[in-house]
Amino acid sequence: MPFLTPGLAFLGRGLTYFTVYMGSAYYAITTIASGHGVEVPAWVVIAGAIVAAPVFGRLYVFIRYQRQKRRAAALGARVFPKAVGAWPGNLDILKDSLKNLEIGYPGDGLEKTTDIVGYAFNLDIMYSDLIFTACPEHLKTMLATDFQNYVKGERFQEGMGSVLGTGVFNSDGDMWKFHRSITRPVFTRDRIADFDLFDRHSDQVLVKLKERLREGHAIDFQDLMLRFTIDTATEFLFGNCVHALSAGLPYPPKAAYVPPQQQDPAGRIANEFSAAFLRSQEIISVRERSGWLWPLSEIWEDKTIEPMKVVNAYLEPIIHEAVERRKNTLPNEDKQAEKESEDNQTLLDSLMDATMDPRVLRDEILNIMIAGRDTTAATLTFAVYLLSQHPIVFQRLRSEILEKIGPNRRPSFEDLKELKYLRAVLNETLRLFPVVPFNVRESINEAVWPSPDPSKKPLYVPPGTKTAYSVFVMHRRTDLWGPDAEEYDPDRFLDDRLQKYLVKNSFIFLPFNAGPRICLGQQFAYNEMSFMMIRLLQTFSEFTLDLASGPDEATPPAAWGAAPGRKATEKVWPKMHLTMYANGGLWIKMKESDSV
Ligand code: HEM
Repeated sequence: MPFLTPGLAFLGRGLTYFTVYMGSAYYAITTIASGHGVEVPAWVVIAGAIVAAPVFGRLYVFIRYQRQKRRAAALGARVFPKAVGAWPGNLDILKDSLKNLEIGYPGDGLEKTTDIVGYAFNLDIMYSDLIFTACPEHLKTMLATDFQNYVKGERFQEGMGSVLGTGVFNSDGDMWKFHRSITRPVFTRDRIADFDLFDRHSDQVLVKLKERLREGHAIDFQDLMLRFTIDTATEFLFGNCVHALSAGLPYPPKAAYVPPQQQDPAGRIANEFSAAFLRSQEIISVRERSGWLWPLSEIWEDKTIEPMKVVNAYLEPIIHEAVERRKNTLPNEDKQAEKESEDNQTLLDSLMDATMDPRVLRDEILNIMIAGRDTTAATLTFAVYLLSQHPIVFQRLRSEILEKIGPNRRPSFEDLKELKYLRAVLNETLRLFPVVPFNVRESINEAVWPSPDPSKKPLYVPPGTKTAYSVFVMHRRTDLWGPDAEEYDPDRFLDDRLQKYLVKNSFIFLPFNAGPRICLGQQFAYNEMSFMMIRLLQTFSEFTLDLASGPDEATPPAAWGAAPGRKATEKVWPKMHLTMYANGGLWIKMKESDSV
């Protein structure tokens, strides 16, 4: 029923259940009463049934819990400890979680429960099981060893569907296999090691950067990286660059003088797309956080419709051009042969070999845009932020680059293997700021997970249960990474801490996920990020954060200063929707190196 808003559809379903319940209650009560020769007025029956509804609800929850305890015991396990909120249905936990999405630091609120029961528990929101874990042994089970038993699930797909459609991030079973089989061949070693692509776009980045910095302004590095990654990703995957880098870069919102910008229409559309894409991802991530009640916040409208109009208008020409290209190649045999050449096949070409359904094409493009644009851009943003705060690391990394590659030479694929410290810097960034910080699966069948506390019984996962996990929380656990887990120190990926922690248990570090659903773009992303970092550090000898240039929301809330741990000292605001990003951007100045 596409004309129904999510809220009205939800209420419609609720009304149907309620009508069936009332009808059954009415029938049961009047039958029993007349069996005893008693006549009960209709209004009494109806009032009684309404009053009894919450009682039946609680009874159902109680019986379900007892059944889970029995099954757990039969399997030699125990049920998950529950988060205990102050309000019925743990509504206060839900409220805090939504508030934290707006003004909190990632993971805020969870510590109230982790401090008491550890890193695996049942959040039990609105009497619905929601298991949360930040334990490597559970992630290993879900993502790898018992992969078949954990899907994204229908509830997840319903909330995400109006944005992600049935693309690779939002599908299970055959549809997921289809997307994965089409996407994987694009990432051959030869293709991801072709650095011409990175070279052309990073040159453009450096030109833009220098131009703006020479005007004396700070730049929003995150915005620049989003343009860089979308241009490279669209060219690599669709054979059609969207030229986001050609559009004018934003000036600092508080700049005293801003020259009149001659923004071309393509640039304006690219900027509108960025804003709408961000908004649509925010909406679906609020849905995911809100649990099964989310449709109630969208009674009168599907909030994704407006931003998705802008997003779809942006994607339309990419699809159109690809379809036209295909039409022009099909009848001609020579061109057909060319199309079939493996090297020239883009992701869109391969996809169109399998289907010309515009909806499937759109979904794939949109999902891959999130995968290929936001992730790498955010990691580069956090990498540069951290380097700006750690000049010793910056200088050491720069020395490695200048020593192994020199001040101007274009790096090759082979060079990257020599740059061990660069890889450690990227990994340390991905550890502290994994761009997919929270994720979720749903169990198909019941399962038993190892207990994080070996002195206790294993944990029972009921069938059809949402199982959320956070690599963000796991990556900062002191018991897994050592007492300095919250500190930025790339050496932990090189010195004896590597053996002590990571080699012993590789599942403690999962920025790219694991198992059959592991990120397909991992190697492409490392190459792209390494290339960009090398070019940046060849060109610039200093990074300085310039908070005063950014909008107010780029600075973390003052209240964070009183918090324990990293949160208190953070200079940027890591915020999340589906992926993590620097709220308000990363406003920074860079000093050009004398040797350039
Ligand atoms: C730093 C960069 C990146 C990080 C940290 C990252 C991380 C991830 C993670 C955590 C997932 C799993 C999502 C889930 O299961 O819900 C994923 C999936 C995926 N990533 Fe990446 N990614 C990065 C870059 C890229 C790039 C550049 C591309 C492509 C150009 C890409 C393509 C994909 C695809 C296609 C999937 C879906 C895999 C599936 O469900 O089978 N990623 N990525």
